[in-house]
This record gives sequence, C-alpha cells and structure tokens, in this order.
Amino acid sequence: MTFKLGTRGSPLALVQAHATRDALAKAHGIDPATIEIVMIKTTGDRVQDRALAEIGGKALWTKELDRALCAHEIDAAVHSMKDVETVRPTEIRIAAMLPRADVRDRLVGIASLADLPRDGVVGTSSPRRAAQVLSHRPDARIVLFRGNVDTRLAKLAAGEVDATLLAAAGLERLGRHEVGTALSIDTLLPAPSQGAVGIEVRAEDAAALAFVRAIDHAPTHQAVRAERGFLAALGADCHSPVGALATIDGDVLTLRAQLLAQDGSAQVVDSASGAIDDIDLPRTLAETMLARAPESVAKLFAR
Ligand SMILES: NCc1[nH]cc(CCC(=O)O)c1CC(=O)O
Repeated sequence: MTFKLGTRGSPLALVQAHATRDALAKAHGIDPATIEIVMIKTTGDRVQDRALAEIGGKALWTKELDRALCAHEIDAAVHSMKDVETVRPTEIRIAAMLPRADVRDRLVGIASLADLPRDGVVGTSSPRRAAQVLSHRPDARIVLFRGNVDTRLAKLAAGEVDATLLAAAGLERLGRHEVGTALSIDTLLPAPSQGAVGIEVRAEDAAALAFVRAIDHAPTHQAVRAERGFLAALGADCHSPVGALATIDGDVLTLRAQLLAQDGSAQVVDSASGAIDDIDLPRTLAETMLARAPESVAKLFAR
C-alpha cells in the first residue's frame, strides 16, 4: 500500500511535495518509496496570460487537487498555503504544515525601491505587492507579471520591466538564493501564509490525518491559522491588498497587519498580541483596523 501525495506539477510544487515526502518518511521510519507523488494539473498552471483575480482567484490552484482528494485519487494534497482559499470545504482539513521558510519578498532587478528609476516599471500580478510598491513609490508603473520564476526572470532580463518581486521562500526552495534582495517586513509586509507549506487530507480519513499530523510544525501552523483568521474576518480574497504576519515568542502570538488602497495612496497598519490559542485576536484586529480605515481601503472588504 502506497500513500498518495497529490501536488501541482510546477517546479516549486514538486520541491515542496518531495520535502513533505521526506519528512513523512523520516517521521515514520519508512521507505520514501512507499509514498507516491501524484502530479495534478490545475487551471492556474494552464492559464498564464491573465491575472488570477480575473479568472477565478485562488481556487484555481486548489480545485483539481480538492476534487482528486475527495475522489480518493490521492490521500493528501500539498499546497503553498498562500494559494489556499481562506474558507475550505468541510470535507477537507488542513492536517499539518512544514516549518515555515523565509517569509519576506525579494526585490529583483534593483537593490532597493529607492533605486527604481523615475516612473519605473514593476512587474507583479499581486494586488498587495502593487499597492505596497505604490505606497513607497507613487510614480511606479505596475504591469501584470505572471509565470514561473524562470519566465519572470527572463522577462526582467529582456528589459520588459525594471524590477519584480518574488517570495524568498519560493526562490530558496528552488535553490535560487542569489536572486534579488530581501525586503524587510517593515518595507513590504508579506502575504498571509507566505512561506508556509500545508498538507490537507479528507476530514473523515482519521488514518491519513494521524499519519500527516506527525510532521506538523506547531508554531508555523499557529501563525498561519492566525493570519488566515484575519483574512477570513475581513472577507478578503485575492483582490484585496492585505499583508499579515504572525510571529510566536514563547506563548505569545503577535499579529501584524496592513490594509491598503489599491493604488497605495492610503493604508492602515496595526498589530495585536495575545495567547497563541486566542481565536478572537485576528477578528478583533481586523474589526479595529476596518473601523479606522479610510473609504478607499474599507470599500475593498466585502463584509
Ligand atoms: N502565488 C504564487 C506563489 N505561491 C507561493 C509562492 C512562493 C512560496 C510561498 O510563498 O510559500 C508563490 C510565488 C511568489 O509569490 O513569488
């Protein structure tokens, strides 16, 4: 009997699936060959020329994996948590997370946002990164930029843009440590769940749940749960320019968050600290921030 681990087929997804397989094999003292990696093509992989927001948002990355999981074609699915919708089907359960990688974004093409030429062009399809760049450099021109890491770097090298932003976690997992410069979280607060890999199982599959839970990294899971709780409380989706990062120190969780207007012209930044298991903290922070958000920010959150 092999345990079937489903994944997208992108280079990054495959690295993450292999890391999950290795962690499971090690935790259970079993041969990695007893865990089969099953590649599943998603709509998000097929459509490369339009913004994700336009063609259906985050569900693009998870829909086919959800279907395969519910159809018992796989026993678990590996995801970049950043790409997983905030509200999951009741049949599916997030069982574990790998230890989080570097949460920051890396700026590629120029050394700092101050080095962007006047009216310089930044390629990104992330509303958060676009708004954050514009908050620092209102003169910047944002152009839609998708594709895998190599496609984006080739477009940059061809001079299509002056700069782009990529998650440090993805670059590092692909062995591309040399690409770009990490921006501090004070300059660019990362997306909720950035740098975290999660493993989902069918909620009713107690055996798979126990098998996968053995590799759960609790501090990552707790931090990502708080960040996702914050997004859920906002009713936010991939159209929403939101940064959020939870950090854990001893038994205290601190959640920092940023809501921006789409053009970066207004923003609200705040943080809250409390017990790790305080389930009200993310919602209270979201409500406090929305209450003092200017109209250009508040209107982005459908509540
Ligand atoms: N939306 C694409 C996506 N989803 C997860 C990562 C990187 C890995 C991570 O953040 O965990 C990326 C690429 C990027 O944002 O540069």
